Order: sequence, then C-alpha cells, then structure tokens
Amino acid sequence: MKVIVTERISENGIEYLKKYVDVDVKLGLERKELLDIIDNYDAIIVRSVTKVDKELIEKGKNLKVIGRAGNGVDNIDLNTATKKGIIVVNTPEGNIIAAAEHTIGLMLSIARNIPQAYNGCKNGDFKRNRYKGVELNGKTLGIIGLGRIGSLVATRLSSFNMNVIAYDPYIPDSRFEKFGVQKVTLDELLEQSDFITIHTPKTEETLGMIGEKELKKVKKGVRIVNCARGGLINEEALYNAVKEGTVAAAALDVLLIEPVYDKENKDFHNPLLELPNVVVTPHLGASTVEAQNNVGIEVAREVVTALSGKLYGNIVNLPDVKADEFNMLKPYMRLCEAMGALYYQINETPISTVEIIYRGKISKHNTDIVSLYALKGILKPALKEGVSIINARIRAKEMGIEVIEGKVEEINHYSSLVILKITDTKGSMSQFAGTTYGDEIRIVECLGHKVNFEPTDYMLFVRNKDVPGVIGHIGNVLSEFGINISSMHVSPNKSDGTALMIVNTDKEIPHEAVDALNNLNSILRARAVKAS
Ligand SMILES: NC(=O)C1=CN([C@@H]2O[C@H](COP(=O)(O)OP(=O)(O)OC[C@H]3O[C@@H](n4cnc5c(N)ncnc54)[C@H](O)[C@@H]3O)[C@@H](O)[C@H]2O)C=CC1
Ligand SMILES: O=C(O)C(=O)COP(=O)(O)O
Repeated sequence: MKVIVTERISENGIEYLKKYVDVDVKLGLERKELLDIIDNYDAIIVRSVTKVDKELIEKGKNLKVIGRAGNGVDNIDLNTATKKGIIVVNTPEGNIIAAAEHTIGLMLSIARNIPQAYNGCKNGDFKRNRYKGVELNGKTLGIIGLGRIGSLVATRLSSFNMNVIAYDPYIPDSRFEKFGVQKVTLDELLEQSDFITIHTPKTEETLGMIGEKELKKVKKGVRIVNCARGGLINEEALYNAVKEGTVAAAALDVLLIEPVYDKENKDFHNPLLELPNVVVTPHLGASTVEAQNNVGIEVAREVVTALSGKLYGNIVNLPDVKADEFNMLKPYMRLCEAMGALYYQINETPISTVEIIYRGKISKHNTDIVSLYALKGILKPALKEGVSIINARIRAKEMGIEVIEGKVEEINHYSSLVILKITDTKGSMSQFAGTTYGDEIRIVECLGHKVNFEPTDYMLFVRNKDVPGVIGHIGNVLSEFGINISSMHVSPNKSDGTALMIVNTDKEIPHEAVDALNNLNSILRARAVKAS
C-alpha cells in the first residue's frame, strides 16, 4: 500500500506509517503535480492546506483512505469521497487543547492590547495609556458552538470568573449543565456578550453566520475571537463593525482566504490587517509540539487501520463506533449483510422500502453501522463493487429506496433479533430475521418460513412440492457435480403444499447443477445463493 503525505506531520507519525506502508512525504507540491501523481496512492494524508476536492478525489483512482492530521475536514469533499466509498479519517481530539489555549491567548491579547503594545515597544513607544485594556473578570463570554473546543474554552474561562453563556442548537441541555454554561439563543448571546468566541465547524450553515445583521445586535464594545474557520464571521461586516467602533477589537487565527503557509506570499492582502485593533495569527491554533505529536501519530494509526479494512476509529463518513463496540456488533454486521444479500438473489423486482428493526438487547446499542451492512448486502448483487458500507446509504437513496430503522426492546424467545422487511415496487414484502449466538449467526425467519440456518457462501434456495423423495433428488443431482451437502433445512408450508429448502454445500454450485435441479418435477424453483 502507498501513502502520500502532502503537509508536515510529526516524525513519530511518519515512522509509524513506514512500519506498515510505503510512504512518500511530498511537501509543497504544486496542485498540478499532485493531480498528476495521486492515482499512484492508496491513501493521502493532509492538514488544512491541501484541497482534497472532487477533482483530486476523482483522479485518485486507487484512493481508499483520506487522512486529515487535524480536526476540521472542510478542505475535503466528503460527499464525493463518500460516493466513491473512500474512508475519511481525522484526529478530532489531538489538537483541541492547543486550539482552546490559542483562543484564550487571543482573547487576552485583545483584552490587553498585548500585540500592539509589543509592537509599540519595539518602536520605542512606551506610552502606557495608549494600551489600556479591559479585564475578563466578571464579563460575559458568549460561546457559539459548545463542542470539544468550545467546552474547553468554557471551563477554562469560568475560572477567570467570566459569566459563560453559549449558543449551540444541536446539543442536549445536559451538555450546557455539565459545563456550567447558560444556554441562550443567538440573539441573546449577541446582545449580552462582552466577549464572543466561535467554535463551530465550517459548513454551508455556519459560513457567514455572524454577518452584518448579527453585528448590529451586539453590545457596543464587544471583543470577538475566531479560532475556528475563516469566514464564519463575515469579514467585510466585521471590518465595518470594527471601523465604526461597534466591535472594540477582534482576534482571528483564521481567514476566509489564507495564504499558503511557509511560502512567500507577496500578493497576500486582507483589509482587516489594516485595522490596529484586529490581531491576526497565521492559523496557529493546532501548532503546538504536543498537538502535532498527537495528531501525527493518531492520523498514521487511523490510516493504517482503515487501509487494513478495520472500520472503526475516527471515520468521519461512517457512524462513530469504538473498537470494543465494533467487535461486539461484528456478528450482527455479518448477519445483516447476509440477510440483505438474499433479496436480489431470489427476487428481481426493484425495492421501494427497506425496514430494519432491532429487537431485544441489540436495540440498546448504536446500530447505525449494522444498518449500513444490511444496505450493502441488499445492494451488492445489483451494484457489485460499486457499493460499500461507506456509500451504501447514498446509493440506496439514489436508487429511490426509503430506509426506515426501528428499535423495540421487548422480545420473546431470543435475546436479540434483527428483522429485515424489504418491500418491492409492486408492494410485496419479503421478510428475513436473524440472531447471533456469540460469533455465530443464524437466519431464523425467511420469506414467512420459520428456519434456522447459518448463511454461508455456498447455498441453494429451493421451493419445492412438499412430497416424499425431494431431498433424495437434490442429493443425487448435487453428488453428480461432486458437491457435498453440509447441512439442510426444510420448512413446509402446510397451506399450499410447498416447502422452502435451504441447503448449505461445501463448494460453489454451478449453473448446470441449478438447471438440472430446476428440471426436476418436484422442484418449483432452485437458486444458488451466497451470503456475501
Ligand atoms: N485554528 C485551528 O488551528 C483549529 C481550528 N479548529 C476548528 O474548530 C472547529 C470546532 O472543533 P471542535 O470543537 O472539535 O468541533 P465539535 O464538532 O466538537 O464542536 C462543534 C460544535 O458546533 C456546534 N454547531 C454546529 N453548527 C452550529 C450552528 N449553526 N450554531 C451553533 N453551533 C453549531 C455543534 O453542535 C458542535 O457542538 C473545527 O471544525 C475546526 O474547523 C479545530 C482545531 C484547530
Ligand atoms: O485541525 C484543524 O481543524 C485545524 O484547523 C488545524 O489545521 P492545521 O492542521 O494546523 O493546518
């Protein structure tokens, strides 16, 4: 496996990668050079500069993993990566302390005019009254986005005796309580805060979320910090608000358009830099020895794990599963993939709805990843290599399939059961249900029949007349092709005189054998099927 690293990550990360894969560290590549060579690589590792956009991903024909040595993934086209079944991993925890501490550093800087005073000193200006600042003590701090970094800032600045309020519509009240932060609306935050800091990711929704309209609502003299992403606070609106004096000062670690770091940037210009009370740092939030050691080694581990096909860890485009929960869910993943795989092997009609119902103990777990395996199983016979668990949900949606998931704690007989109800476009429903015993998986209901079989790679599904001698006929045909039966399950349907027979065999059943079976009078329909 070959991995390209396009931005500086720590040596410990590179050393780790070298133990498992071929690594090319190519810093400062021009965009065109990267586009030309990307198809040589199975994985790419970047920080915030390399734009892993649609064009690059599409050129990376062999890409399986995109690793982000850091937190924000807005430089990666997640949609295209997901559609292509490429795993995107990041290191969301490794640099959050660094980012929180930098935020606080910036806040103190603009409270006390430290950068300006330092510059003044360098130029022989010791006039203290020019740099009189304000204290954080007793002031109201408004945090937009109370996630990992926002909450670190909250707890640290509470000890400065700040009154901390926050706006974050996506988290439960318990998170505000946990950090001793008052939950407010965005308008309340704007109206009440003496200091505002923003810690949301950059998304379509958050880009420009603090604009002209919002800056009209702030307390006069507010100080604002942005150590998240450039443009979350509209730069033109901020410029005007600082110029007018509504905003007393701003500190930005990030800009909407950032020059390429570590290169000369003669053309770089941003009007905000002309304002004496705006302080800018060159995206330094994650630049500490500790944070870079953390994210370097973490990204290396994540990429190696993902390349080896293990689907847990910080996978951005998969549900969050920890290694121990992943191991516990593994048999259910196999079970659901196998149950799903049966549908298109024994039906032709396109699907309109897939219902996945988790009953019993399994219902208490986060089963999102199990559902992805069910969808992958269902779509695999139709899409072959074009579907993976990364893109299964998108592919299902593209095919017009509605996916419904349900959980019911109550259960009889089994400790856990997963039920798969697949409704086709003509309105008929095929139902499968299965359970696990330790690592073993069993399908216990199939198309209205109570059964009990292990889905394996070589199986025969037979609908036959429920008459004596059919088992012998099937045995004879298979033996003519040198195929051994390893187990057999028969489930008669008393009402119509037919039976469903599931036969597990020791090798693949060729077309000729299936044709021979279908020619038997007692057999209504025989199909060779696979569990995956
Ligand atoms: N300057 C730097 O070097 C660094 C910058 N960052 C940036 O910081 C961002 C935040 O990082 P984390 O705290 O780890 O992310 P996180 O995902 O833990 O927290 C983000 C929070 O923002 C909230 N949020 C999302 N949309 C919102 C909206 N419209 N209004 C209010 N809240 C909203 C979410 O509910 C979540 O609680 C990253 O996405 C990255 O862009 C991260 C590390 C270093
Ligand atoms: O981790 C993040 O989101 C950052 O913004 C840090 O970016 P960097 O890796 O220092 O280019």
